[in-house]
This record gives sequence, structure tokens and C-alpha cells, in this order.
Amino acid sequence: QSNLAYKFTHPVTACHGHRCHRSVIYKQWYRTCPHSAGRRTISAGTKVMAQGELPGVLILDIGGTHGVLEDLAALLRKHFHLITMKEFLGNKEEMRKKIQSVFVFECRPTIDRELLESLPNLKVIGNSGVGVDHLDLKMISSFGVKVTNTPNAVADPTADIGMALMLASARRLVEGCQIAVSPDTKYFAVDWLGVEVTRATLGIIGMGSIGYKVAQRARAFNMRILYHNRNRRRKEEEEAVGAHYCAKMEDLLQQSDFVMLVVNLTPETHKLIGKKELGLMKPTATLINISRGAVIDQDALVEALRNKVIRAAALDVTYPEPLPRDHPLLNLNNVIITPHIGTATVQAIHMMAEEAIANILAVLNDQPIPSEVFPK
Ligand SMILES: O=CC(=O)O
Repeated sequence: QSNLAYKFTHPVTACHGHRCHRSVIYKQWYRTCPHSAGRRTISAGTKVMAQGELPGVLILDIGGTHGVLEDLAALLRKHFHLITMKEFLGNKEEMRKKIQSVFVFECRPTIDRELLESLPNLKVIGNSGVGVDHLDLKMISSFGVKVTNTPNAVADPTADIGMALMLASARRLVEGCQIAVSPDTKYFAVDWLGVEVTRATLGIIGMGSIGYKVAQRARAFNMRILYHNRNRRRKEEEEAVGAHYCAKMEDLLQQSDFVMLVVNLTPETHKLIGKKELGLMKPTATLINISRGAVIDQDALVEALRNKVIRAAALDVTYPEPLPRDHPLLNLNNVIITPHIGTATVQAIHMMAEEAIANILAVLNDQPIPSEVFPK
């Protein structure tokens, strides 16, 4: 038990929605949990015993020290004694004992055994972002360290990127931009035309909070929505967005004009979409990936795009990131690629940081943890 307690900024509420027993952070701009009607306050307000030193947080890979990232550092400094990796490496002995938490900015840096061994007082790793496939959860947990993530802050911006990629690929936006800057190009040929998203069938693979947000948006485009997920959503949730459950992913692949991947990367979803699955898709269909690159067998995707097994792909994620310059995916005109920008908005990175801070403070204060991630 910590002898310090820190200002707890957000009321914490527990969600009693169907199959959702997590606690969620509730703040006006967190339209977080789909089961909003079931919120119940378990502890609200402020717990302050701001005596003594602020707990040390080691921040990994916060990038530059200006603009928006400097804002983030300022946000962290309100609650923590902030120690950058550079400072840590420069003065390991002094810093070691101070550090009770690690703030991971985005999903790039990983945490190895050596770092964990060097932090005897570490209690929590607060990942800013939802995917934790870059962290070895079992190994971290063997050190008695908790891991948290930020599913609420990422849902809207990531769903927006899914829609943006779907629309851009359907209407050949990137090629259109290129044509506009070289006005001599002849383009108004039938083989240049795009396809419509409105009234098309969208298959969502992975109907967590991001998938559900995609469905909400797709409904405004009068799309027919199919989804495949480990667990079926509640009937009211399906009805609210007009989504139909496909128990078999194959059925969804065969019927969809657009297939969007929104699953977590786990051993079960690694290369979930390979040659066989691409072969089941319509030749007019588009594959969109906003989850993790390794959910697709990329070699099989290159073959499918070359041979027009599917119409196109739109990817916010690849492996590796970025792709090497000579990667075949970069030379196909029926693929668009963005550099993992699902949460790259001013608002999202602040909300992710706030959500991560609330998680870390909850652990340090022995409060219910809004979003803890457990090893399988
Ligand atoms: O990729 C982004 C995230 O995991 O939040």
C-alpha cells in the first residue's frame, strides 16, 4: 500500500452492461462505454493527500519536446515527477527507486526484462493506446506489474480513419489527387471509376468499441452491416446500428463489398486473413485494415491485389512499419497506405494521456482500475 495518495481527477464508474464488467472512466467527453445506461458511481471526486513527492513516471518515446508533445509532458507533470528515458539512462542508480510507473506513448517502444529488473518499485505500465501486442504481458505480470490501456480515447478517431480509408479507396482519392496536380493525365475512362460506399455491404471483423463506432458511422451511409466477433453483441446494440451477426467469418467475407479489420492482434488473429480468406472475398471487394499489420498475411495480399482477386486494399497498419522502400505493396496502384495514424489527432493524444494517467493513478491509489489488461 502506497503511503502517498494523489489527486484523482476523474470519477470512476463501474459499467454493468452485458458482458462488460470493467470499470470505465466517466467524463463528459468520454462517450466510452456502449452500456451507458448501466453506469453506477463507485467512487467519485477527489482523494488528495498531496504530501511528499509526486510518484515517478518514466516516459518512453514521447518524441520531440515541442508543440503537442510538450503539452503532454505538461499534463504528466501535474501528477508525476517525470523522468525521460534519456534522464533515466544518464542517472540510473538515482532514478531507479523513484519510478513507480511507466507511461508508454503509442505502441512502438517495448519493455524488456532488463528494464523491469532495474525498476524495483514499478507498479504499473500505462499504455497510451489500446493495442498491447508490443508488450509481453506474462513476463510483465511475473514482476507483479500491472498493465493498463486506453480503449475509450482511441475509439472515435480510429473509427474515423476506417471510414476515411474506405471512402478514399472506394473513390480513388489518392489517384485523384495525383491527377489533379498533373492536369494532362487522361483519366475519365471506365477503368478509372470508383465504387460507391452508400448502400454497399460492410463486413466488420472485430466488433469491440472501435468496430461498433465504425458501424454507427456506416449506418449514416445506408450500408448493410455484417459483423463477426468472438461474442455476439446484445440485440439492442445490433438493432441500434442495424448490424447482422455472422457466426462464420467466411459468410461475411463472401457477402461484403468492404471488409474492415478491427481485431486486436493476438496469436488467434495473427494472419487471420490469408490466401484462402482473400479468395472468398468478391473480386469487387476492398479490404481495410485499422488493427495491426500482422492480422493479414501480407504476401498473400500482394498476390491477391496483383491478380485482382480483390479490387483494392486500404491499410493504416502494415508490418513492418514503415514498409521498406522496395516492398511490393508500395508499387501497386490498388492499395493505399497510411502510416498508422488512427489516433494521430490533437484531441486523441490528449485524451489517451488523460486516460492513461487516470489508470496509473488508480493503481497507485489502490482504486478500481478503469482499463487493466490481463495476460491470457
Ligand atoms: O494503434 C493504436 C492503438 O493501439 O491505440
